[in-house]
Amino acid sequence: MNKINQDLQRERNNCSFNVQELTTLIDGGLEKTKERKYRESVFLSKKDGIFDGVPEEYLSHKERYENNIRKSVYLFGLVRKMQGEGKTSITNYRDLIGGLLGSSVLRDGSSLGLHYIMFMPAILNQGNEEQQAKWLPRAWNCSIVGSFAQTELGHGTFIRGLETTATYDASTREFVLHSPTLTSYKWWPGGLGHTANYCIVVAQLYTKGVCHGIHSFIVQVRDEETHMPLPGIKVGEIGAKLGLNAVNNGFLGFDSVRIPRSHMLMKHAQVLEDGTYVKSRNSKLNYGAMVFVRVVIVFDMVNYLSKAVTIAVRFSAVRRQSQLKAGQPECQILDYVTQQHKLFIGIAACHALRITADKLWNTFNDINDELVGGNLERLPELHALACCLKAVTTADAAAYVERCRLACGGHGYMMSSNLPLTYGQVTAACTYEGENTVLLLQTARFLVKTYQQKDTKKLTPTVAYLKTAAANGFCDTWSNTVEGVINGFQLVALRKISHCVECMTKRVNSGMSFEDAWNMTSVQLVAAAEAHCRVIVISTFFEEIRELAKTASAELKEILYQLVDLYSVYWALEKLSDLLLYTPITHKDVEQMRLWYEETLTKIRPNAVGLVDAFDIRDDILQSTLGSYDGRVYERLMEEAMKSPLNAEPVNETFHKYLKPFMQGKL
Ligand SMILES: CCCCCCCCCCCCCC(=O)SCCNC(=O)CCNC(=O)[C@H](O)C(C)(C)COP(=O)(O)OP(=O)(O)OC[C@H]1O[C@@H](n2cnc3c(N)ncnc32)[C@H](O)[C@@H]1OP(=O)(O)O
Ligand SMILES: Cc1cc2nc3c(=O)[nH]c(=O)nc-3n(C[C@H](O)[C@H](O)[C@H](O)COP(=O)(O)OP(=O)(O)OC[C@H]3O[C@@H](n4cnc5c(N)ncnc54)[C@H](O)[C@@H]3O)c2cc1C
Repeated sequence: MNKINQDLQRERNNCSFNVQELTTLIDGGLEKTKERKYRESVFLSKKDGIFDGVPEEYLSHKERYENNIRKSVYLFGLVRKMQGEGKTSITNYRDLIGGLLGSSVLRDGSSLGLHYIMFMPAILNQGNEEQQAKWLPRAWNCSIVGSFAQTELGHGTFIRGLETTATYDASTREFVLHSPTLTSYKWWPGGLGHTANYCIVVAQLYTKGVCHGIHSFIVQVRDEETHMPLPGIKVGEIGAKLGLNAVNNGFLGFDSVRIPRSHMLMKHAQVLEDGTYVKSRNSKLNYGAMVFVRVVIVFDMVNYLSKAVTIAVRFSAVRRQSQLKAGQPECQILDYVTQQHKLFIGIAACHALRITADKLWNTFNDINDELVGGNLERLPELHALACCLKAVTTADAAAYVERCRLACGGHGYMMSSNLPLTYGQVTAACTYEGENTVLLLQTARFLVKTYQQKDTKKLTPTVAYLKTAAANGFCDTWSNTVEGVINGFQLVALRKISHCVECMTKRVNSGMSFEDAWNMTSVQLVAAAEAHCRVIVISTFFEEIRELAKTASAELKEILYQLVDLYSVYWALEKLSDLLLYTPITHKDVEQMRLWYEETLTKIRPNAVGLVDAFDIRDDILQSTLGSYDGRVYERLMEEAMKSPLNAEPVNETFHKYLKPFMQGKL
């Protein structure tokens, strides 16, 4: 074990609470901590298998893919072994695939990820029993590898506009898949380029000359033995991207490719042998896999963010720069309140978002059970909730990760800090699985409908506040407390929604179509959906911490409440203009709120390192020169620099070839 940096050690000595107690709370109990550590030890035991001598960033695009396949096969081989031993519950599985592998070990993603995250969930969600029995065992043990091909060159968001066709031919009992235009080529599916041999294809279903909208089909794209593309299939990789460069996102076109009738996923809608179409109970049931992934993404973002704040906080404790007071030694940059402002919200957000994600996960499972039983009543609520939480979590995580990077100054710009790659992973999530603005507009649609029905219908739990906040006397004086902030945000969300409805009504009454009125009002609608989401996150965080605090030690309880305070007051200050517009907050309240914020930062400061230590992220998962447990920042930066292939020789050949002749005026 390396010697621990003295500043870091002092921070740890001064921490006021038991770090292990918080780790256990984060994991959800001692048993869970043990399970996590067991998973990590299994996956990280054979280091030679997954860590590189030369850092991945020095490899070519092709080498990077090949290296990732090598590592993925090793890691997913371990997953398969665990499945065999029955050591993977659905939650374990989520933490394993998304958390440990997705956001931790495989820093640049994996081209096998989609197989687990979308291919199998889509079959589970949309395949009937027979289809599940046929495909899932092969998929589980990876004897086939799948992708999820929905997005096309021309359409990602508007899936009703997809152009790929699947036309039923009753004479052969087959579907004919075809890409009629360039824009109908599938574009983006993870692992589709050179890894997957099967994929779920989303296409417009035609039978008996009628289009029935988009449906999902299992399509073999490559030969199982030779891996060559099958006849009529044009498949390849889409090229280099901002991040996730190992994911092997692909393109795919069909030239009248025939697949058996049984390859249409038929849990919800069916095509009978004679071509008769049997409708689903609700066409949106086909979108179930997307809802599942949106929920998983929220957890994933918390993992990325926990890594980023761990790196930036430890670095800020080690880094000394400038003097706070003349004549004194240079101070730890963590002592600057501006630095605390950059970083502590990220720590608080990890807790707030993880707790909200847990709740969303439970809601997803409850509502899914109801769906299986034929009750579709809460599907719109689940969709609205998953949309806004996915959008707000990914956007916040991307902003906080970038703040962490900036908070590390120049060193944060180094690939070896792992902050650039982390940002690349997180910002992608703002777009994939539903572009964030579009998702917030989906939530807004639900909120507007709910608002219009609030006096005639019983409201579901997540929107019940739209009624209570509308009552006379609600929040008629401001209170600088967490409850006060929650009430304030409820009022903001309610008033924003009601204002949107008023604006749209006026516009429609003055002759505008509803669609144009919606579009004209959409900036406000997005803001209303975000405000609703803030209500959900802050109130869930507060309520759950109140519960958790009941069994926590006094020291931990104190720090948990500080985090809730910080999260609430930070967001209240961020959204001050809304509060000033829609609540009775006064100038004086705002001044006091600023003091409250600054005092909370000061209270958290001595425990900052303890708080990130409690995330308990191993060095070999952090993979950062700046964030390791021992704080050997400068030594590691130098050690990593020495791994640059350019440093393998003292003089590069280009000196003699180009530079010298150029310097001597000969070129
Ligand atoms: C090791 C590796 C680990 C990897 C870790 C993880 C990495 C993850 C990797 C991930 C890689 C990324 C992988 C990928 O990226 S896969 C591709 C993902 N693509 C998308 O997410 C596309 C986004 N677009 C859509 O979802 C839909 O088209 C939207 C929603 C925009 C509109 O749709 P549409 O135009 O059809 O509908 P409408 O607007 O007419 O609305 C009609 C009604 O339907 C309701 N409605 C709509 N949707 C749903 C729903 N879902 N459940 C229940 N209800 C729903 C809606 O509220 C409305 O209700 P009402 O108002 O009429 O009552
Ligand atoms: C890293 C990555 C991995 C991906 N993996 C997969 C995969 O495995 N499988 C797959 O099928 N797809 C995948 N995708 C595709 C992804 O799901 C789409 O990119 C995403 O749904 C957004 O669609 P789009 O690209 O068409 O954006 P667009 O919809 O064209 O968005 C462009 C702009 O238009 C705006 N806009 C569009 N529609 C509206 C509207 N109705 N109202 C207001 N504004 C609107 C958006 O807000 C945005 O600002 C992946 C994408 C990325 C980046």
